Amino acid sequence: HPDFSTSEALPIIDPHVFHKRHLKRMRDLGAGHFGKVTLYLYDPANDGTGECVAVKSLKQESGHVPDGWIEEIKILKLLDHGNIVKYKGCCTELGGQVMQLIMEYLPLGSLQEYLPKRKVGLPRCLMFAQQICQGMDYLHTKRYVHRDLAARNVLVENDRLVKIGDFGLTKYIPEGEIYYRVREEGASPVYWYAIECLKEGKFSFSSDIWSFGVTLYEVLTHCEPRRSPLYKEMNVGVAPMTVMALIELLERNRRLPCPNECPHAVKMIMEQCWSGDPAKRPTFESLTKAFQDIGQ
Ligand SMILES: C=Cc1cc(F)c(CN2CC[C@](CC#N)(n3cc(C(N)=O)c(NC(=O)OC)n3)[C@H](F)C2)cc1O
Repeated sequence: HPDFSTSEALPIIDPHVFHKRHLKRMRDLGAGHFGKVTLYLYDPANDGTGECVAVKSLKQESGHVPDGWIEEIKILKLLDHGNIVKYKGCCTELGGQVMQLIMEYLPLGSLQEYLPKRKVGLPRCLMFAQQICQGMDYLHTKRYVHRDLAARNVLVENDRLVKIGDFGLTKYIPEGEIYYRVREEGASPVYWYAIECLKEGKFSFSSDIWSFGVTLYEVLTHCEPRRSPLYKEMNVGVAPMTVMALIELLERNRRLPCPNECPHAVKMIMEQCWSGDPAKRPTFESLTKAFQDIGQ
């Protein structure tokens, strides 16, 4: 047993506080509109035995910390679920002017990087889909709308476990309200947006369901351009479809085509997720059960 009789106080180490001087930058993992995510080695012993962490930092033009940023840190801090990336802490500097969000590092990266490289069969694709539903159902029970659910934001822990990895656009929906309304968006992921998001900027639990339908389509096509009109359309060099053209297609009930070897039950799920009427879309709770039944 440690000897507590000594007079000097033992250093109380708060595991959620990371000191900038021990963070050694390795490489960038991704970039968003407002900042980037970088891989760091947190190495307080300065001998390379530290742990890898993923650090999200904002472009600090104005020097003040935007409210939305504090909100994202608060959200990740309170979420605790097996299918959601773990919060590890935050790192402040310049007297709190700069705040960095520190998360666990999943070296296998997102489904968008993982799936094209590995032959993941249909049963495992459906298991990943169910895990995304479980994580999202948990998020919705906390009354958060994700607003950016896509394969690029789902991380792979191992070949049997995925986690929702980024909450950059997540918003709280107060009790009694249904929508989070936005006017102007930055570069929006329009192909993942429900029709009411494109037309009226109305985000809800139901619009996350639409985005899940597109994410499910990505998983079933292994995020491969040659297997997916979605990825062909998004290919670099091809100007993305205008919002008006996309609305036009969606209003004529055009949808992404059913991927090859997609079971009928899964095709039905995708069609329900893409219902023009948000009230007709399933919930993540019902989808979790549906995938359980399919997987039996
Ligand atoms: C400031 C806003 C902002 C900045 C951004 F860069 C992005 C985009 N970013 C999201 C985080 C990301 C994908 C996910 N999920 N990722 C996390 C890990 C991890 N925790 O290990 C990881 N691992 C990895 O790639 O291992 C090889 N990738 C990837 F960085 C893209 C979104 C944003 O809102």
